[in-house]
Amino acid sequence: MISLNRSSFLNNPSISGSNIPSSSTQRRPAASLKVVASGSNNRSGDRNGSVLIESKLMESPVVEVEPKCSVGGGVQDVYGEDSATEDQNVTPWSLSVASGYTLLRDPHHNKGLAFNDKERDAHYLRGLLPPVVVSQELQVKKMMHNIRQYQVPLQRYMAMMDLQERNQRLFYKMLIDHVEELLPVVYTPTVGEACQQYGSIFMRPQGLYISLKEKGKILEVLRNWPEKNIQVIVVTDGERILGLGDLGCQGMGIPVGKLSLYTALGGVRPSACLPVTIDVGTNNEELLNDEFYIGLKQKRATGQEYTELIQEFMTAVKRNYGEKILIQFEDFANHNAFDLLARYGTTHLVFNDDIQGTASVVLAGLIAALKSVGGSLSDHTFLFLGAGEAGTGIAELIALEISKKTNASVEETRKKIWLVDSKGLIVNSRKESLQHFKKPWAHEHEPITGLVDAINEIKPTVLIGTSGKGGQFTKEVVESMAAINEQPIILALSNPTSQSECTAEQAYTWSQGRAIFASGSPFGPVEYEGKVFTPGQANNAYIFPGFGLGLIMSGTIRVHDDMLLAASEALAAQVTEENYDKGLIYPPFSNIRKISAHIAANVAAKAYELGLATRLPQPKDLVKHAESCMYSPTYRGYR
Ligand SMILES: NC(=O)C1=CN([C@@H]2O[C@H](COP(=O)(O)OP(=O)(O)OC[C@H]3O[C@@H](n4cnc5c(N)ncnc54)[C@H](OP(=O)(O)O)[C@@H]3O)[C@@H](O)[C@H]2O)C=CC1
Ligand SMILES: CC(=O)C(=O)O
Ligand SMILES: [Mg+2]
Repeated sequence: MISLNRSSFLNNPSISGSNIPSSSTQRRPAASLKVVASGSNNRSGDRNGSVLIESKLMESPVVEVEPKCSVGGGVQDVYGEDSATEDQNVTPWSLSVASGYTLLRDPHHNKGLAFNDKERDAHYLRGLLPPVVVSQELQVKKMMHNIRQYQVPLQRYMAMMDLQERNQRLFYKMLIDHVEELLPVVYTPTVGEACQQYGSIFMRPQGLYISLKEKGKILEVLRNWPEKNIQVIVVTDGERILGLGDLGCQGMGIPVGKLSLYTALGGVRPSACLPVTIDVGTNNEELLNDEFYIGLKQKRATGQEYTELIQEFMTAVKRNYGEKILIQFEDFANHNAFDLLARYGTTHLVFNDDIQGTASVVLAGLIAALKSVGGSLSDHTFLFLGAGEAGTGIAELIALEISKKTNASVEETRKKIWLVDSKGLIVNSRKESLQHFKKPWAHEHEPITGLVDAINEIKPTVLIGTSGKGGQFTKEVVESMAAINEQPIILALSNPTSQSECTAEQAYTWSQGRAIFASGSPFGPVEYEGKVFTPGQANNAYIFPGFGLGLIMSGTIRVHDDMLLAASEALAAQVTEENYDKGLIYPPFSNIRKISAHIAANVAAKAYELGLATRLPQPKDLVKHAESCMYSPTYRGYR
């Protein structure tokens, strides 16, 4: 069997065989020449791109190519490179003697040593693998052993990315089976470091890059992606990557990481996920001066140029994938994020993870925390450090929830929520100069600049850090919270770990073990005066995978705030007595698939109730339906 691998045919419009170079005329058995191609030549809708082209070749009994002249040593080679003169371009053929070789290099189908003997015979793998046949479970065990040998987190990240590129099912099986251990590797905090180092660690491109160079051609670019049935896109423009600022094109690590969670945590199949980075330049001088930087070396495009590129992208996405494609905006800077959400919220199925996903996860944690601290949400007073996407997004959802529960207007319920930005407490006297998303939070009060002063004045029961600046919850801050609350709720949401407003140890120690604490990036258990405290992780990763699954499985066409509330309720309901006893306000990630199914079911139920779901009839048991929709990474047997 002869197999020409997929790279061979990229950009080669003549695929019928007449253009295939060879050193000699070749006769082949009609059923044995397999050509695998992808990219712009294949519009068949087949995922691996082979079927259409293969069948075309099958129609032609013989592939005949005349040898031409040879250059560079006179060796006639099957790839045709030597038969071209030096000034002629060559097609990057890759020819191998067994289809099995291609199979082993196809991450979607590769099973490595888990191919059984029958499959090895049927798929021309004999001799390409050592003789042992192992189970997927043993492969997971071995890979976990290997990963644990790396002491440096970035090496673990690279090993996982390498696995994802080699054997997708094994990657997801590992991630699902060892989610608590591997989440910090493929996601925060390590993904932050990976983005910072992306230029140096970059080996193979992941995801789709759409830069200003692609203006006018975005639809074509989308069609270059080998998968056709995309259901969810996570897109960033790299301007606010975690709390690390503008990382430009290197932000690609974020959509890639988020989408691997869509699959592992939410069960959306990997081939339906498309990571996208929009590259409009970067204002990060270090990157602009870095010879290894992979993005456009220019200052960020703004204004009309930026808006037009995004508009073209949004139009192309809907045209290519239809009305029900979910577009998740991720890590845009706030001066674009709110506008994009408002602009496309009525025309597309869009969701901003930083504004909406974070709001939903925090509200869930607060609802759960009420079990320990007592009272209802409306009895509490909230103070935020950071008034951007995450801060105002959370604040708005809390206000909405209280409004729904108390029948008070949102304008009224906002009054117990206070925000501090880099200039101090947001108060009426600053209103004129505030960005639009901060204005609703400008309450009547004297200006206050220091956080401790704000705490002593406002007397919050809940303190939430969304500043993107590490170490802002100082000893004095935590002690002030502990002085006015028996059980202060302290959430340090900023990512990655280096940007966390305080550590778990600091929160527990400085509050003498009384704080209810959770953080955006994970911290290990802390022992304080003989008691072990397990901090929870308040991260939107709890929400977006299940939320997205709920939208997809119900064919929902628009996101509604009530769906965010539904997701919060579902998540809060998953916190058990055992979790509460440990001081947790979130269930452990080890149960995340079950949690995601409940979130998906609640979100879908709300979508049906609001008339926004299009998959009819509504399944009777939405939780079971969600579970049955989930992708399983277990290997499939091959005929
Ligand atoms: N745990 C989770 O699930 C999530 C965590 N995050 C994290 O939250 C952080 C913020 O994200 P996001 O809201 O999108 O970012 P934004 O840039 O939109 O907002 C940051 C806010 O913090 C304020 N700020 C910055 N420095 C200080 C300071 N020293 N004191 C007081 N306020 C300050 C800014 O003030 P000003 O407006 O004056 O500049 C701004 O209001 C990031 O680290 C991100 O990783 C985000 C989403 C989800
Ligand atoms: C978690 C997340 O989305 C962020 O830190 O931006
Ligand atoms: Mg984010």
